[in-house]
Amino acid sequence: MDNATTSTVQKDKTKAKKRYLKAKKDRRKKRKGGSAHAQAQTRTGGEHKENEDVSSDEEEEDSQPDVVANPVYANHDVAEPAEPKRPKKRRRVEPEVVDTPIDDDEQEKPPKDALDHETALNLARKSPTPPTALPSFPLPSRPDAPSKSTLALQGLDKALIEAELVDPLRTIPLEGDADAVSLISDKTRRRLKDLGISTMFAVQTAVIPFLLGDSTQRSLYLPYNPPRDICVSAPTGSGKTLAYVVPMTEILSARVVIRLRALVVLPTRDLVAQVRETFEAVAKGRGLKIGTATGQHSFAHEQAQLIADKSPGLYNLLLSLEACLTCCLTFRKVIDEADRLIAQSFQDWLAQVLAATRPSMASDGTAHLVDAKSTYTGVHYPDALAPAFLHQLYGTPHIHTDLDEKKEPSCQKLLFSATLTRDPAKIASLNLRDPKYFVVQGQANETSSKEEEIMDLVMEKFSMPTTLIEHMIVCESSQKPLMLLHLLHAHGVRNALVFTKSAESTSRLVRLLEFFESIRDTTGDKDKDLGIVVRAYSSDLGARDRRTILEKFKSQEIHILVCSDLISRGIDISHVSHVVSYDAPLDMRKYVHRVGRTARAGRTGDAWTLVEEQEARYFKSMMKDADHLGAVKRMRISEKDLAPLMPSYEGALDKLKDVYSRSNS
Ligand SMILES: Nc1ncnc2c1ncn2[C@@H]1O[C@H](COP(=O)(O)OP(=O)(O)OP(=O)(O)O)[C@@H](O)[C@H]1O
Repeated sequence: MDNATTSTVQKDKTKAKKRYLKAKKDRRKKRKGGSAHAQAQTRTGGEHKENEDVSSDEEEEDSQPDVVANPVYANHDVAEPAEPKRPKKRRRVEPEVVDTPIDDDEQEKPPKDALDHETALNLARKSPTPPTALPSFPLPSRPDAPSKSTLALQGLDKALIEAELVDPLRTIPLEGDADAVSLISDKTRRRLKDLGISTMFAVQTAVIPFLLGDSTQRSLYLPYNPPRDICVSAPTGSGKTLAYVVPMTEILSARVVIRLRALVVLPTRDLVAQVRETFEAVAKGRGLKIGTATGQHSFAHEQAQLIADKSPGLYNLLLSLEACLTCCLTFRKVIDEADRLIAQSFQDWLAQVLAATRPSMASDGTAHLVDAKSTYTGVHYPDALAPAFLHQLYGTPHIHTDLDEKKEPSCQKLLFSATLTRDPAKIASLNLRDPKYFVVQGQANETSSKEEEIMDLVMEKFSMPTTLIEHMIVCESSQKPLMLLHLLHAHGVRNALVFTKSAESTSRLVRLLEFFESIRDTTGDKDKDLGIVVRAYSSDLGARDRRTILEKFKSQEIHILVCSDLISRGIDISHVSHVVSYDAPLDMRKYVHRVGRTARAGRTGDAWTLVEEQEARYFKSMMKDADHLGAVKRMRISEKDLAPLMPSYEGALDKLKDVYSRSNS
């Protein structure tokens, strides 16, 4: 830019600036003329403040000559950069002005505060006195954080939260008049007494009155008010079997017509036999017919045995169910060892059984109903709109309503387990109706709340029999047989179950123990109570052999039963004093059921777990997760303890090697 151009621009700038300042001064004069008086009335110092602002405006404008000198602004005679300052000034003078939005063309309008003097005065009088200070906000307060258990309980099934907790030490004498026993008929009470039962155990005191208590629970023929289902969690050996056998016997023996009225589903054949025995003992002389279906005979044979009355539901049931079951006489269904059975998807048995207990629905949404001639017809479900009135209408053709339907009983489900599943999906698969939970659980400590107890169940911290003493022995893998021999001999054990991880290791261990015993016999170093009789009990054996062996063990002809987990659930042999986990269980449920074969019905019992060194960390963490590590004490066995057994043991090992090398060659 040359000098001449520069001076012309500067001149223009100066002119524009002058014009702008003059226009601004005029505006200010006008404003002052209209509002000065009102300002003087409302507050002092406003004028001074305003002056300050103005001067600051001016300073600002001076400090921005480029903007002010911009020809665009100069042509419009408007000082745009100064505009945003206006609301600030007005807020202090007139609240009404402050609230007014500023238009783009405000410069053309007469300013609001340029009202005549009288109006301004009136406005000032009406204006509320401005507050001296803004009201202070309440300080933010933080509510107490919810407790850990409250958080953990969130989202849980309501039925679980409302569970009834039962003290495991509660017992009620059979002769008393408490609800738990007064609802049981004299006949059944006499029978129980004959069986040596004089008190009701904790789980029985809770479940029996619930099932026998009111007519709703007893009757399944109340389609609009069916009984509630129940889920029972109680420790091993706490008497869950009688908790359902007694009420079922009471309810079913009142029925005159014999037909399949209840179904008990169990996971193994041995358990089917055991539960059948309990039913037969309790229901003796009551006319109850008890059938079993264990898949041992042909389907037709088992079907013929079970059914006199051929209802469609039964066909479905037998067709589908190859898992073992005990069927006794309408659909009151008991699932014992519920968690295992639910987890087992064998032949989709659960869906099949559930379907068999409901009227079947055709794919078009019609229900197959039975008409008077016992033929099956696909009829649309009536809408059930006051059907009683339809029949009273004179001359109306017959309309099929739900009054014409065959009255189907509802199905009540009773679930029992020492390790009841908390898996919501699995529980949901059972279609439970308004389930009532009973939890028999030892209190962790006296101060533990109901929430904490429920949490224990939810977190699978299963309750153990209070009479159980637990130990673990950490050792090298190769030393396990020797450790077992030491335990058996040093403690004079005669009634024990020894659990291994497979049928194969069961038979190998039995061989070794047998060789050991025979060598001890011949070397003459046996002490007088020796002569341990050991047998294997695993899936390698046929059903008949297993039954014989079990009988011999019960009669103590066999001292030690080396077994796979086949026998770990439900089997009730009262004299089992020791349970040895020769191979440590890999999950807590398995541990609970194994050790639960001893310390039953209030008796004492010992559980020993041999833990290989490399497994020790896992085993301990499993116990810790179940909040049970403190209950399992460590037992140490020294080399010195083992030394006397060594000669016989080495001889037994040699014999075993011989046998296996011969069978492999
Ligand atoms: N009220 C009672 N009085 C005396 N003994 C009882 C009583 N109730 C049950 N028993 C006995 O207690 C033992 C254990 O009962 P049961 O087999 O029903 O236990 P459980 O809770 O089903 O155990 P598990 O979970 O291991 O199957 C059985 O021998 C049974 O006869």
